[in-house]
Amino acid sequence: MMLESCSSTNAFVGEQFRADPASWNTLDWAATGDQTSGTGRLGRAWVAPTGTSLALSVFFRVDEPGEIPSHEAAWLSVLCALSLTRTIEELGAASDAARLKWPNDVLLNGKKVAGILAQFHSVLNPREAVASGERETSSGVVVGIGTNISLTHEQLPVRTATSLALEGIEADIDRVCEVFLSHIRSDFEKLKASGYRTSVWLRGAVKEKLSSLGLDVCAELPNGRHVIGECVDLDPDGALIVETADGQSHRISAGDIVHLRRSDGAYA
Ligand SMILES: Nc1ncnc2c1ncn2[C@@H]1O[C@H](COP(=O)(O)OP(=O)(O)OP(=O)(O)O)[C@@H](O)[C@H]1O
Ligand SMILES: O=C(O)CCCC[C@@H]1SC[C@@H]2NC(=O)N[C@@H]21
Repeated sequence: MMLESCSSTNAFVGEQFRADPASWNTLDWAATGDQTSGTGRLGRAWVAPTGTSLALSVFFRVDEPGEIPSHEAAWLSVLCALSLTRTIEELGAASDAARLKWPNDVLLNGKKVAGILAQFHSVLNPREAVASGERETSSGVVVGIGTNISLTHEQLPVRTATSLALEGIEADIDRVCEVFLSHIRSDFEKLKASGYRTSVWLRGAVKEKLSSLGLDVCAELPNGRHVIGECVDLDPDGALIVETADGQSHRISAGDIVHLRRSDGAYA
């Protein structure tokens, strides 16, 4: 559903799911062009003036028959990022102008055009429902995507960000939403048809769009450590493999990363 205004579409969907878990199905969504208190990764704020960006949250049920298992759920934000790159291409970007910046951003011409935040929810079902055969808990993942649509340089919070308009792509909020939803529906369907085996096509499709593969990167970890080396692969669990100069391979999982940059400081 498209909302007039909302504090955070991720919080909205999460709250609605927690209040009535049975009423939320995979690929249900909420969006707005006026998000007043958006959140980003690691508790950062996500900001955009009214009417300049699309805040969209898509819901996925997990761990139920026919639904994605929770051990594969980390791929959902990558799947949405992939669908967004396809969306941006359909809206007119040159092929390969839109790239995935692991683990959760989409870059357009090397600048951040969208950020993605996935949140996991698990709720206990009412006792009466469990007595009549319902599962004890219902779980789901909310993937929130903030896409900068018409922000100007002055409106963008950082110089490393951009908007579709600044890159020459004219599309309104409803159109971006509609095109994205059609891509995520078909991309999710492919993942589902593969039995949620991400190795069948998703990992390969993501690797093709990944901005950091083959680059020298600097990964900042929560303990302040830095891993500096060449980004050589995306492993079957979706972690990045960085090879340091001493020939050692380091596995960096999405939950661990504070910043991932190129060794020269630019976006990787
Ligand atoms: N509309 C927006 N577009 C881009 N970034 C935004 C926007 N609103 C808030 N931000 C925030 O601005 C900051 C961008 O900073 P920066 O690019 O340094 O970090 P990042 O996107 O987390 O990338 P990295 O993890 O590589 O540092 C992030 O905290 C991001 O969440
Ligand atoms: O780059 C990041 O740190 C992730 C930003 C995620 C922002 C989106 S906008 C829609 C959804 N609602 C939120 O409050 N956050 C996400």
